[in-house]
Amino acid sequence: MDEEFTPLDCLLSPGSQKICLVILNQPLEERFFHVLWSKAVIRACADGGANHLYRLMDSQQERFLPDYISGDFDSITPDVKAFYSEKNCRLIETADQDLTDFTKCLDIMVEEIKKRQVQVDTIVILGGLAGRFDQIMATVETLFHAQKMTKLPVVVIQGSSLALLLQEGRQHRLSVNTGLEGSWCGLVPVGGPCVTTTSGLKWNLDNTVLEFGKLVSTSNTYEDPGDEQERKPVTITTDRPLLWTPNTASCSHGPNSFRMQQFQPPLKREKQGLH
Ligand SMILES: Cc1ncc(C[n+]2csc(CCOP(=O)(O)OP(=O)(O)O)c2C)c(N)n1
Ligand SMILES: O=c1ccn([C@@H]2O[C@H](COP(=O)(O)O)[C@@H](O)[C@H]2O)c(=O)[nH]1
Repeated sequence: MDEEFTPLDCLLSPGSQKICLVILNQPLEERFFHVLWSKAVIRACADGGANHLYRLMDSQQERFLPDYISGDFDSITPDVKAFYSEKNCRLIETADQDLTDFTKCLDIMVEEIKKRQVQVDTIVILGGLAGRFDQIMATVETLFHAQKMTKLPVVVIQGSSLALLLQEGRQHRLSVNTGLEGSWCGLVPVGGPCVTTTSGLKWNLDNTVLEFGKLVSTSNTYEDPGDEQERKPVTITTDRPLLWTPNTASCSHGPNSFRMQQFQPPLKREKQGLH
């Protein structure tokens, strides 16, 4: 049995994983941003991702400078590009039009991790799971490239969705009791049929073939969906890469809920009298 991995640990403050962060060209939400940014040892934007970082930071852009911005630069606006260039952020032009800016940005990130010899547990991607459907599919395709680039897990997060491509040929043991997991999860055989065995789910699989047009495990849930802190790990064995997609709990408990306080940046917390 392989080591246990907690996909949502990256969203915990402090959590136990060391992460690197890539921001894609999708609306950035404050909800998870500050926890991820403050933990990340290397931070990058793929092209128009820089526009979203700039916009979210409002008047505090100087405090949130990415290590590099890469892409074909058809989306970053001239003023945003000029701002980060003046602040000495590296701008790396990757003109290749056969690979997405995400794939190229991830490739640079993997090289950067090696070059700096930093210890990293997870590469976290913000964006990529909403907006244009061709881009969503491209996000999933990048996860296949990622498996050739690095052994590190690449976790994509946007809104209440998360995507992690599980490698073939080993048993995965996923911890799902951070309290941030929502109720739902799915196993999607994105690259072709997957012979799959699971435990810890309501609808488990026993050497079952998952395949488009045959059976795909969506709207699945955990064995004991009620008690989120007590959930047993989910184990998954697959003979081909298989997409694990749990949803994250929404923050629908109001602005003063424990969860919302955890994710608010310090300034907002102070304004609200929260400590
Ligand atoms: C068969 C094929 N189809 C489509 C393309 C075009 N293409 C694939 S990846 C890519 C770059 C996309 O860049 P990205 O910045 O990630 O997305 P954008 O928002 O610019 O569409 C392009 C143009 C191609 N090179 N080959
Ligand atoms: O609708 C979209 C558009 C883009 N992305 C992701 O962001 C990067 C960078 O995009 P640019 O348009 O080049 O700025 C792109 O490679 C996609 O991964 C997206 O997810 N959805």
